[in-house]
Amino acid sequence: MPRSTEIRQLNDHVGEEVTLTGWVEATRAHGKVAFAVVRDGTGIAQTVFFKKELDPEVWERHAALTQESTVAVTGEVREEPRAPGGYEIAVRDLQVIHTSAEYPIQPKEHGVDFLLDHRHLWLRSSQQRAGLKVRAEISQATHDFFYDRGFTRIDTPILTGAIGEHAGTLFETDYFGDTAYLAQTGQLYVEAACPAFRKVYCFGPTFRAEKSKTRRHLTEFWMVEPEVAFADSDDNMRLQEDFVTYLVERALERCSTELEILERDTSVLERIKTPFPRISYTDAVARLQEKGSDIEWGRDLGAPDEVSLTEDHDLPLFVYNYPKQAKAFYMKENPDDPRTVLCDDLLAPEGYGEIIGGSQREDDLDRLRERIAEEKLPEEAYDWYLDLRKYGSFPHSGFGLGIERTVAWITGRHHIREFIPFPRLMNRLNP
Ligand SMILES: NC(=O)C[C@H]([NH3+])C(=O)NS(=O)(=O)OC[C@H]1O[C@@H](n2cnc3c(N)ncnc32)[C@H](O)[C@@H]1O
Ligand SMILES: [Mg+2]
Repeated sequence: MPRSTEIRQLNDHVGEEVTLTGWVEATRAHGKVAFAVVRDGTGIAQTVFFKKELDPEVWERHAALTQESTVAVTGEVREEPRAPGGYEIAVRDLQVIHTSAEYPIQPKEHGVDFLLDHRHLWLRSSQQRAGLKVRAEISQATHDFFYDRGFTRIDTPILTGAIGEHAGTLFETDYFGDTAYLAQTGQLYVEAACPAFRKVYCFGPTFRAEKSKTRRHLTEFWMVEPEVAFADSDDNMRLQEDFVTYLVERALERCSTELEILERDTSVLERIKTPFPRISYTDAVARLQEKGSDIEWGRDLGAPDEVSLTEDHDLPLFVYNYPKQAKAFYMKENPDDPRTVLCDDLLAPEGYGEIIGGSQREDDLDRLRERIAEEKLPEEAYDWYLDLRKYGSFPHSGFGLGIERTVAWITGRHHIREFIPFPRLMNRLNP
């Protein structure tokens, strides 16, 4: 293969002859001048062909180019303010590596099911590339945030025998004649890591067999789950707002090009500063009722409730201390109101709703055992988890941030399926 220069580095090679290798996005010709837009995975570049300067066969090769053909284009880098990135290549040679078959995704409107059926190709389009670059940056920022603050990364199991969240949304699989579940959360395992490392986090795929077709639900999504020993619910909310603010700042700092391609109004993001407003669940219900909702105390908040609560806010909103019956077994009872638990959801503004669920954990052995029994969970599957309350129990809290929901909010896009490379939905398992 010829040594090629990456498009992202063209500004270092003005006046030099370089070779680009990549895919043809579009071609056009006007008389004796022709163009090809080439994508190499690090950017796009305009290449220009001057008929009078080229071997006739090079000119002919250009004329035969099809969308997504792979090429090696050699020529001089010239500054051209009208070209993408401000540079173009004045072509001397064009080698065709592969002539693409007729490409199904044409520069026109396609339905979302067609695009999802062709997700393995749709990835190549500029807005999908931009969205996944933001996801990649947010993922890297996540590791940087926790590493810089002394957290230890713990890789928690995907195959498990313990029900982490809701018994009704498990994916089961046969495990040598036994039953295993795809992890709904890494939480129980990062709790076990706290006495070893004090503050830890896991970051990986989690699975929910939720029969939800909303724009906020995937059956496989990536979640970041920090856990901190000797931190209470208030500490937990402070860590959440520091983390979310860090992610937003990182996107603004390093993804400006991508946010522009996604047509994001970044002024909204520039206003995201701590502290975030907080409202108790009880006060939230009262506010919703004032707004005309028929919600009754005790019911979990649905998406419309979350939208209604956040429509008056530019900042993410904490709703804290939900009713015990609306939340998971592991959450610590609120000593000031035993009907509620010490937890929070963080609701993103602009109608995006819940991006984080977090709580302080029940650290009393007998109380946790009672909650497992009340939820009719198989106690034997939690023997090891109960051990954490037998051998040096400790107050601790943590949370789960959904990456796809967070990136959808940061980019201002509608559906979270665009922010995972190959989305898994209720009715989609391929490609
Ligand atoms: N370590 C913890 O305390 C986390 C805790 N065990 C947990 O899983 N909480 S959560 O169910 O609210 O999910 C947390 C977040 O995970 C995201 N989430 C949760 N479910 C989904 C689905 N189905 N699709 C996409 N994203 C989802 C969403 O942002 C939620 O706020
Ligand atoms: Mg939740």
